[in-house]
Amino acid sequence: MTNHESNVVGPDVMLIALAASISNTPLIPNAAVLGELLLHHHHHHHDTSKINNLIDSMRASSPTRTRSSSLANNNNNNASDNQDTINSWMLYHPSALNMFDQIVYNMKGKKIVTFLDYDGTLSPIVADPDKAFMTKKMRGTLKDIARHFPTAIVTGRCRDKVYSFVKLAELYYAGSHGMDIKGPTKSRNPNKGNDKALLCQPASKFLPMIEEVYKILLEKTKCVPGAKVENNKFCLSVHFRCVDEKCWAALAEQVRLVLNEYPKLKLTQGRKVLEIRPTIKWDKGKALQFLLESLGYENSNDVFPIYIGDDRTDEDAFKVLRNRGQGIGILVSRVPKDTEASYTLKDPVEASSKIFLLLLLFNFIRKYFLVLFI
Ligand SMILES: O=P(O)(O)OC[C@H]1O[C@H](O[C@H]2O[C@H](CO)[C@@H](O)[C@H](O)[C@H]2O)[C@H](O)[C@@H](O)[C@@H]1O
Repeated sequence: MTNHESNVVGPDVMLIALAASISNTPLIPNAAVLGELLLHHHHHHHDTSKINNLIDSMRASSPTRTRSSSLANNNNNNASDNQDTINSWMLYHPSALNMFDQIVYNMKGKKIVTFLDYDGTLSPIVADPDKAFMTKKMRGTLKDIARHFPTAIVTGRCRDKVYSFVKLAELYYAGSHGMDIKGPTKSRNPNKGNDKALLCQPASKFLPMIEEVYKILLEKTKCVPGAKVENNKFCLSVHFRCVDEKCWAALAEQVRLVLNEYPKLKLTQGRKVLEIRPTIKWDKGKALQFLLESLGYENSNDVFPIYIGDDRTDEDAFKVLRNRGQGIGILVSRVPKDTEASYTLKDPVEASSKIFLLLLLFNFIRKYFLVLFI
């Protein structure tokens, strides 16, 4: 609890005690009623501080705001401070493209497995979540990659929805922030078996609750122009990209109030989106671990997982790779962010397709010039 919160709680507690001590006095409400009123007052304060924290976090997680405000400033000092910050961040998280030699060196002799987030990584961020299409070029590159390495899409989206964008049956899909994992429905390699039977849904008992909250949120957010609630099956997204900043507080309040009634659900945040999910200990990192185990790499030193993502939720996966001391995490971002990823890429689509091409080249060299690598 923060000092701020404890300041709020203190006086309320004292007043409740006072109410109890005067309960026998006529002409004033009894202690139970007074206590109830004060508790309501306390909850209201508590809610207000929770909502304020949420609004602050919605503002802070808006990189375009940071960029545009620093540009609007048009102040040379600020611009050079900004550049210094970017440079020192890049020192710790260099571009994956510039570090390609080192990455290839570390991959030497290992089995590559690729994990890719969808929005902001394979497709550019757009205003309408239903129109976040992937380019044909990206689909072609993904297809090539999947031919050579096991490849998984790990996303906050509903698994079926992301499949309708990617349309490649030879991939693994981990939807709902990894809470809905399914193996390929088409073999990557006709000579090998596949993981058709693979299915993992650790949050299935939350399905009715998520459905219920989805309906409530649809209703409650109607009054906020531009707000959009997306049903991602085992989790929900409340989008505020198209909501005027003046209405963010109203939206945050609606969402917070609904969630107060559902303590088994938690609220996290992505890019201009509030994400509601079950409080189970499962995330994109757990999904990555599960998939590596399913592929037989549980205790293997032979594997080199590559995870590319742009969002806060991808940090759980970057952390797993760091802890395993295996493979690499690549963050797609143009602005400095706190990250566990080792490398960065600036551009969602083009840069990632470049790194894929380099991977393919690496695979080609490994196949035909094996001597150089082993
Ligand atoms: O894990 P991800 O694949 O990155 O999914 C996270 C959220 O992605 C989608 O929202 C984001 O992309 C939208 C389309 O570009 C954009 O309009 C929105 O502002 C972004 O937050 C998806 O719609 C959400 O459900 C996911 O939670």
